[in-house]
Amino acid sequence: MCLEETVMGDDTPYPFEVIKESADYLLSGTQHRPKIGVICGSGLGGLADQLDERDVFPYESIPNFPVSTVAGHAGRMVIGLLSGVPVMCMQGRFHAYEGYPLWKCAMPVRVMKLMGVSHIIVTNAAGGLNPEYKIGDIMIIKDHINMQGFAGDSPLRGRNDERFGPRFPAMNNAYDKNLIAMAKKIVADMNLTNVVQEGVYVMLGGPTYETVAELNMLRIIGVDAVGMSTVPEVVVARHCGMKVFAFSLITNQCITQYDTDAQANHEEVIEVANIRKKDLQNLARRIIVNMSEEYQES
Ligand SMILES: O=P(O)(O)O[C@@H]1C[C@H](O)[C@@H](CO)O1
Ligand code: HPA
Repeated sequence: MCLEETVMGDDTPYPFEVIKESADYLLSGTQHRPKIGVICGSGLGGLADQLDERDVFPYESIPNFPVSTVAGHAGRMVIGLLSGVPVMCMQGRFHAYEGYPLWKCAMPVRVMKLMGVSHIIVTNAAGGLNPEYKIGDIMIIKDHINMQGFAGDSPLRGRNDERFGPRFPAMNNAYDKNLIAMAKKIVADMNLTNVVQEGVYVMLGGPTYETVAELNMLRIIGVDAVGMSTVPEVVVARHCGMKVFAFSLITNQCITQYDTDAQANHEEVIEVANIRKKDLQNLARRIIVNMSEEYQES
């Protein structure tokens, strides 16, 4: 194996210099200097279309970037202004089931970091496992269960580069308490309290949806919503010191009984995301404006 394959192979996260090349490319292509990054989940990329004065970078044009392969993930980085606040939005993300190692799924977070991003909003579509959740609810993520971590995989696996963060990052308080409190005030102000929940997210590898037995097990260990993303991005964001706010759109009810012919499916996920997108975009916009006030004060 040649040196390049050793350095750039799927076993090893990209070195600092490779991430910097992607960051420098984006910085040279835009006047904006965002401190807030957004990762848009399945069907939730419409927020990026709302940015003013936007610069759009298809993933295949960005050096060292993976490409999106899933319906509902456009596959472009959009940088611009939202209510006057500079933001960079990933309109589409990378999932482990597409064949990417966890570090590659989360690699854009490091690119954001080297571009100056200090706050990140991570969104996803998820199945509601908490029996009180309804389709269309928004779950503010207060914690996660890192299933891949249990099995010895992590986006931080491999040699640690201290320029990104420490070897052993803490993961309690991964989801910033002040940002959650701020979001709850906005939710109340928008009269959305009855559709907003706060709970625990689990990432599974997918692409299969879960069996009844798996879902019943996950409920017992404290899971409220089930998805196939987000955790690697949050782990990498916390490793490099970003403040994280995350939410799930509950697009389907997890099926925890055997006596039904209903089945989870991606079409329903996209459809529900489509129906709820206006509220989600308004919520994200207001959170972003408040976040920008926070980083200006700090
Ligand atoms: O990118 P997210 O986590 O929003 O996408 C969810 C998980 C799977 O990719 C897909 C399943 O329908 O939606
Ligand atoms: N399970 C896993 N991932 C999902 C689901 C689900 O029910 N809904 C949307 N993404």
